[in-house]
Order: sequence, then C-alpha cells, then structure tokens
Amino acid sequence: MEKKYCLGIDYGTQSCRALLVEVDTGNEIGDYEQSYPHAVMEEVLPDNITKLPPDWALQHPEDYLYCLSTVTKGVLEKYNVNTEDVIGVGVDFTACTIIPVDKNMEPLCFDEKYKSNPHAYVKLWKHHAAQKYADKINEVAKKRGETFPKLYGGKISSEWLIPKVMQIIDEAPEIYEATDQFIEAGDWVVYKLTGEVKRSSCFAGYKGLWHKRNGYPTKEFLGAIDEKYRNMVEDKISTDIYPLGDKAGEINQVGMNLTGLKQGTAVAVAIIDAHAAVPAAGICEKSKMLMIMGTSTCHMLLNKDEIIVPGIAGLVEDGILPDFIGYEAGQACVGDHFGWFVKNCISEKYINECKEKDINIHTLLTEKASKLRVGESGLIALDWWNGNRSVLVDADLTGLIMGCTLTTKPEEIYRALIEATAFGTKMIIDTFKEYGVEIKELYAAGGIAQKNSLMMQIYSDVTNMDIHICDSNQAVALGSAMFGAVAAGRDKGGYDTIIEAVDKMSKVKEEYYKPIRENNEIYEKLFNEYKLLHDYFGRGGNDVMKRLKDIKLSYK
Ligand SMILES: Nc1ncnc2c1ncn2[C@@H]1O[C@H](COP(=O)(O)OP(=O)(O)O)[C@@H](O)[C@H]1O
Ligand SMILES: O=C(CO)[C@H](O)[C@H](O)COP(=O)(O)O
Repeated sequence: MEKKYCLGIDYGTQSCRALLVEVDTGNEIGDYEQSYPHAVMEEVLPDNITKLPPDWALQHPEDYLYCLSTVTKGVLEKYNVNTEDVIGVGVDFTACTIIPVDKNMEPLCFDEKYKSNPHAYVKLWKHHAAQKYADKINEVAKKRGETFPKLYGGKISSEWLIPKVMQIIDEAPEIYEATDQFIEAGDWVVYKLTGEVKRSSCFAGYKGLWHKRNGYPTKEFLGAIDEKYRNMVEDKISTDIYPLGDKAGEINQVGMNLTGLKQGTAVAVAIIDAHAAVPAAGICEKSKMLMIMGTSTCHMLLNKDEIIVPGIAGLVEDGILPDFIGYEAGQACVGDHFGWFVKNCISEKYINECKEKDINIHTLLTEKASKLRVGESGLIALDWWNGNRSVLVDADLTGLIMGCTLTTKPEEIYRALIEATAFGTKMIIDTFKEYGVEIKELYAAGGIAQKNSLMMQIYSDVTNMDIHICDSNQAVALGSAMFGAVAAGRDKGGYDTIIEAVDKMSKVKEEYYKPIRENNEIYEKLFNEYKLLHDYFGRGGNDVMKRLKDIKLSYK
C-alpha cells in the first residue's frame, strides 16, 4: 500500500510553516517556512502614513494567504509527494488573533475604503491596547458576582476576543457596523480551504469566554458593561462551535488553487498553536506540564478536575484533548525579549565576532552566557517586556533589569533575561501546585526548546525538575498534522481518535535535562528576590510602571 501523509500548517507570530508527516509513524518528511511579508505591524500601517499607538499589534491577512500557498505548494514540490496520498490537513494559529470580515468572509482591510483604518486589520494575540476594556469586564463581572472569570484565573485578559471587539465598538463604530463577523484567523484559514465556517471550541473556549454548556457571556452581562455591547455576540460572533478532532470539511476548488492539495482532502477543525503541541509531545494523561517556548511561552496541562487556579489563562473542558480539562497559563514575552535585546542592544564588536565564527547572535550570546556562574553577574530581571499574562494578568506591567553597573556585559543581560523567564515559569508552576493541581513532570517543545540547551538547563535548575524535550523541530505543526490524520479517519488511512494518533505519531527525546543541585541552591535565593520584585511591582506595592505608562500615553 502507498504511504499516506498528513500536513500540519502552523501559523506562528513571525512566520508560517507546513510540515509533511507520515501517518503511520509520525516521521517528518520535511517542512517549508515563509515569514509574513508585513511581519507584525506595531508602529505604522502598510500605507506608511497611518501611525499606530502604543500596545498595538496588527497583522495583514493577505500574508496568511500568501504564506498558505507558499508553504503548502513549497513542501509538496520539495518532497515530491503525490497529493493523492495526502489524506488530511490540520491548521493551528496563534490566538486570540481576530479578523473583522464582511458577508463574503473577506477581511475589511482588503476593501480600499478601509485600507487606512487600523481597526480593519487583524488584531494579533499580542495587541494589548484593549486593556481598559478588559478592566471594565473584570470590574463589572466582580460587581455582579459572575462566576465565569474563575475559569480564566479570575481575570479576563486584554488579549482576548470580547475586549478586542469592545475596543472596535468604541473606537471605530464604522468598522463594527461594516463587520459581518469577527473570526479567529485559524477558523478563517479553515474556511478558505473548505468553504465551511466551522469555529473551533479551542479558540472560543480559551479566548472567547465560551463554555461548552453555558455558551458566551450573556447579553445581560455585556449590556451591564454598556448598552452598546449588549448584542455583540448575537450580531457579530458565530455561536456555531465544533470540537477538536472533528473534520471541518474538505479542500474545495478555492482551497485546491491556494494549496495545490487535492479536492476532497480532509481538513480538521482549527486549533490554537500551543495546544497542538500537547499530543505531539506524547501527552495524553494528567500531571505533565508542557511548555511551548518561542516568541511567548504557553504552559499546558491536562487534568480530570476543574480546579480554580488564580491567574492562569484558562481551563476548558475538552479544550486540548477530549475527556480532560485543559489548563493553560502563559508568559507573553520569552523569545520576544531576547529578540528585542539582540536587535537593539548589541555592539559592532559582537556582530563582527558572529561573522568571524559564522554563528548568529543568539548562539554567540548563549555561548558566552553559558560560561557565567549562577548569580555571578549580580543582575536580576522581570520578564514583563510584553506585560504579564500569568499569574498577574496585567498587560500594563513592563520589563525591568536590576543590578546593572558600568562593567555589565551583554551576555550577562541575555542570561538575566533567560533567568527571568525561568522564574516566571516557576511562579506559574508554584501557583498551580499551591491550589492543588499536580505537576509531576515538565516537558518542553517549540523553537527555543530545540535551539537553546543553556536555557533548558537553567529552567531545570530553577524549577528543580527534570525536563523532557519533544523530539520534533516543529512540534506544533506535528500536532496539527495529527489532527489532520484524525479528520481523515481510519477509512482513509488515518485515525479515529487523537489518542490513537498520539500512540503512533508523537515523539519525545530519550535524553532529558536534570537539575544541578548547586545551581538550584543559588537559584532558590535569586527566585526569592524575583518574587519580592514581582509582588512589589506587580501586586500594588509600587505602581510606578503604570504611572510611567500613563505619562508615555499622554504624548500620543
Ligand atoms: N537560540 C535562541 N535562543 C533563544 N531564543 C531564540 C533563539 N533563536 C531565536 N530565538 C527567539 O525565538 C523566537 C522565535 O521562536 P520560534 O519558536 O521560532 O517562533 P514562534 O514563536 O513564532 O512560533 C524569537 O522571538 C527569537 O527572538
Ligand atoms: O496565546 C497564545 C496561545 O494560547 C498564542 O498563540 C501564543 O502566545 C503565541 O504563540 P508563539 O509564541 O508560538 O508565537
């Protein structure tokens, strides 16, 4: 019998990639990647005139279609696979990443009329300018004694659907009027492939405040925030939601022209990027926390019980795998602030050294940082360059490096930034444990888990836990491909359930990171200092970060 393949299409923050995988073994044939031509728009629209205020982060949906074509056609051609043998496709996407679309499902920013209106574009997950709307939701929910925020760690994040739509209602009523529906980019790509609008319970559950039994927040609640928000769900957000593992549809003519895939190929209901990595790392039982480490880090955990943990991003029934409560927590800025550092704070001398050694700047700084002893630099940092997602849920917090002197070196700062993210992860783990959610093992996947072994050792030393690594350079895309194989089903050579796919296709490396006792002892001390700073600046001891932000905003 001919080999059967499935395809995972992974839309990250910076780029999109397609991964071709053998269905029976999970062996990765190869991948193809393409960066978004407009990247993340944080300062100006593509017209090069319309400036964006602080905390905005937009993307261009044109890039999603361009990348879809490039990566799918690219991978099929490069590895010369007969499309007859590709049985299923899965799509994952960052979230909450939403597009306002018209009645024909065309993004409003494609319309000449709205090209210079920032609200007509995609609001990327890390668009944090809806914080004041999230604050309103939290305030009114508290006053009314609403119970739904408990499922989201007690606080609704500015990254999510409802605050983002509220921002559009207030700041661009003409865009709100012209919008037929607000749709997650992952669901929109599935529509482009199949012609079917099959919204995913994963996006709706974690990012849309949707609950399997209770639905979205009620009209009464939304109306209590302000009358103008009362009908937003009914008018502009589809309530037709489908579980993970379902088939959304089949590649249609448009999908075939876009991708080169055969009409009739099964397409799975879309999934959030981080969530897709869980089955890829072989996790289908409770108590194993997976960190998906890239631009940001998402912490995923399965459990059988619904235990309320303050400050986590969400817990959703069947949200990751069927028959489990899927818990998510996260750090909004991990690779992103290493990226910021290497882009803005590196001297000519280091750049020349990279050229001489023919390595990139991350590798050079990591090499130098690995020679430092724990605590030797005298630095400590807070990892809030992009706000704090867990456990403080506050996008208005900012980054901090303490202990700098005239002898501080770039690699010391780089290491302090790595350590800050490890401390942030320990805060999350400790909070889960404190509230009775068991974490017995730690797993890691994503770009950084593969690329930076110093960082993984630091995480092991800080958390004092073994860390197992998913044995795929593209864990997220692998997970999506697995959902593609499930959408195809056993009759077509795929699987009936994601658990069967985990059994055959998932991958974990044999070697793992073990904590080094002496390092852990010093990190315990440093973590106590981190906690002091964390609580002082993040829990109301001193709101200087917010006051500085207010002054900054007064200039816009
Ligand atoms: N060797 C490295 N060590 C640590 N961080 C890195 C390294 N190389 C790249 N990065 C950071 O990793 C992030 C990209 O992660 P990746 O997993 O490839 O993408 P994404 O999060 O978009 O899916 C960028 O923010 C970049 O600054
Ligand atoms: O909130 C998310 C998942 O729940 C985002 O999708 C994620 O934080 C962005 O992912 P990446 O760092 O891989 O670009």
